[in-house]
Amino acid sequence: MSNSEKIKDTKVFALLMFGGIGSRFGWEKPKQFYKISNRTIVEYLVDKFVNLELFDRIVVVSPEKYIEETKKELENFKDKVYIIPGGDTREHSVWNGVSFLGTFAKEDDIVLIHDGARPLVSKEIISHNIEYAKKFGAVVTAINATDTVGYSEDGVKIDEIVPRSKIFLHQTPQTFKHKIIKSSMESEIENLHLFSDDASIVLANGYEIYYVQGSRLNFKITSQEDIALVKLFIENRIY
Ligand SMILES: Nc1ccn([C@@H]2O[C@H](COP(=O)(O)OP(=O)(O)OP(=O)(O)O)[C@@H](O)[C@H]2O)c(=O)n1
Ligand SMILES: C[C@](O)(CO)[C@H](O)COP(=O)(O)O
Repeated sequence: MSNSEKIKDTKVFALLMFGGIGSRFGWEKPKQFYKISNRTIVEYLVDKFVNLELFDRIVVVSPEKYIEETKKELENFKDKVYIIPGGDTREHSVWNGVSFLGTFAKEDDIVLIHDGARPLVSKEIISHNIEYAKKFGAVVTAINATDTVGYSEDGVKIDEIVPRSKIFLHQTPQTFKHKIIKSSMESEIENLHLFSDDASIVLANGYEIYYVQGSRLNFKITSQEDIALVKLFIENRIY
C-alpha cells in the first residue's frame, strides 16, 4: 500500500476525558454535569465532537461511579459514542481508553485525547491535531507563556527568570498514532500516576513530539470562577 493510500485508510478516534471528579470545582457532582445554558458540559462537548464528523469512533471516559448518569446525559448520542470507566488518575483513565481502542485500532490509526474540562476547543485546533499527527506521529496543543516566568526552588525566593519564548503551556488535544501512545504507556504502566499529561509519557519513551498552536480560549475549567467565562463564550458563540 502506498503512503497516501495508508493515510486514506487511517481511522481517527477521539478519547474524551471525563473521568475526574472535579474536587477543585467543589460542587455536589463532577463538574461535567454542571449545566451551562441548559446543557451539561459533557453533552455540549460530545455534541461538538459528533457534529465535526471527523471521527470514526468517539470514546467517553467517565468516573466508574457516574457511568449510568453519563449514559443518561448522552442518551441522544448512544449510537455514536462508547462510554467506559476511568481510573484513579487522569493517566489511568487515558490508559483505559487507549487499551479499549486496542480492540479495533490499527497501529497507525490516530488517537486524539482531549480533556472534557476544555469545552471551548475549536474545530481548527482539532483538525490541525489530526493532520499533524498523521504526518509526525505525536503532537501536542500548546500556547506560549505571555507572562514573565520565574523559577523558585523553595516557592518563596526567586532563583531565576526563565526565557518565556522557550516556555510552552500544554493543553489538549494531545494526539498520537495508536502504536506510539499504547507502547509508551505500556512501558510506564507502573508509573502512570507520576505523569501530568500524555505527551510526558511519550517523550519519556524517546519519541519526538511536535507542537500544534493552541488558544487561550481552550482553557481548562478548574474552579467555579471559570464557569462565567465559558458561559459568556458559549452564549455569544465566541469559540
Ligand atoms: N481520574 C481522572 C482524572 C481526571 N480526568 C480528566 O482529565 C481532565 C483534566 O483533569 P482535571 O481538570 O484535574 O479534572 P478533575 O480530576 O475532575 O478535577 P480535580 O483535579 O479538581 O479533582 C478532566 O477533563 C478530567 O475529567 C480523568 O479522565 N480521570
Ligand atoms: C493534560 C493537561 O490538561 C495538560 O495541561 C493537564 O496536565 C491536566 O492536569 P490536571 O491536574 O489533571 O488538571
